Amino acid sequence: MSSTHFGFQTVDESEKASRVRGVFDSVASKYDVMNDVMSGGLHRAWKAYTLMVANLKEGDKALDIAGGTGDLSLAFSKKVGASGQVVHTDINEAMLRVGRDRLTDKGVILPTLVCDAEKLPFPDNYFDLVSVAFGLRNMTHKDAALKEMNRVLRPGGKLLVLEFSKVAKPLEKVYDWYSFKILPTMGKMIAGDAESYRYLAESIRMHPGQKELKALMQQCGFGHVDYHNMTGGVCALHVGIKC
Ligand SMILES: C[S@@+](CC[C@H](N)C(=O)[O-])C[C@H]1O[C@@H](n2cnc3c(N)ncnc32)[C@H](O)[C@@H]1O
Repeated sequence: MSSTHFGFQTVDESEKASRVRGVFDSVASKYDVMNDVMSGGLHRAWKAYTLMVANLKEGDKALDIAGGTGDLSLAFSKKVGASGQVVHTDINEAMLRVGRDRLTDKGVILPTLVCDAEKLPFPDNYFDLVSVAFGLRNMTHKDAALKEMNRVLRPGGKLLVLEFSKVAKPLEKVYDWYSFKILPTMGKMIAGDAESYRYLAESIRMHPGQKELKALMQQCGFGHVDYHNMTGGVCALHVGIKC
């Protein structure tokens, strides 16, 4: 049996998805408020930049993978208009339900689908844009998921991977202190769950850095890959074009 990592722990591959599900079942109802508090609202700027790079037009078809509470789906839907299509997906029902309710409250109704990024239920060459924001890190087989994202994109289509990444050297100490001391405390106070936010900090350290992720995307079939660091590398946006 193969093993993988769940944060700093080594677990059997078959266990990881259910451990990740436990994290997002636990934090779903407080996910949005925690995002604002722990990033000081910065996640909104990272997503706004992602939307700008997406450069969606009326009539485009976009797939939001690991879409969770729906920030990107909502923003995409405003760009593609009534003639376009945005599909809001996630493996976790609790996260999707919060997202779907939020979007409905804003008068936006999208196809919302529970699905695993490693086995996408969509045809080949279909979407103009695929996004995955803060989701890839949690996937057991990142290569399988990236290959699926490549498959469902049309030739010339764009994959956007927004993810925590490797911070610049001068920020490392303060970032570690914030991640391992402050984040779990905030998680405990606001979401009643320190462990899930400890997992967040650990999973970020285990995720490939900017250059490694770029190489992985190239191995998974993306012809042109580039990345843009944000906030000193706390976060990076990788852009992959399907040949
Ligand atoms: C940190 S949340 C990100 C939510 C949203 N994209 C955002 O940026 O706010 C990560 C999401 O990845 C989802 N996820 C984890 N593994 C997945 C998989 N294999 N396929 C699809 N979604 C997955 C989780 O259920 C969770 O909702």
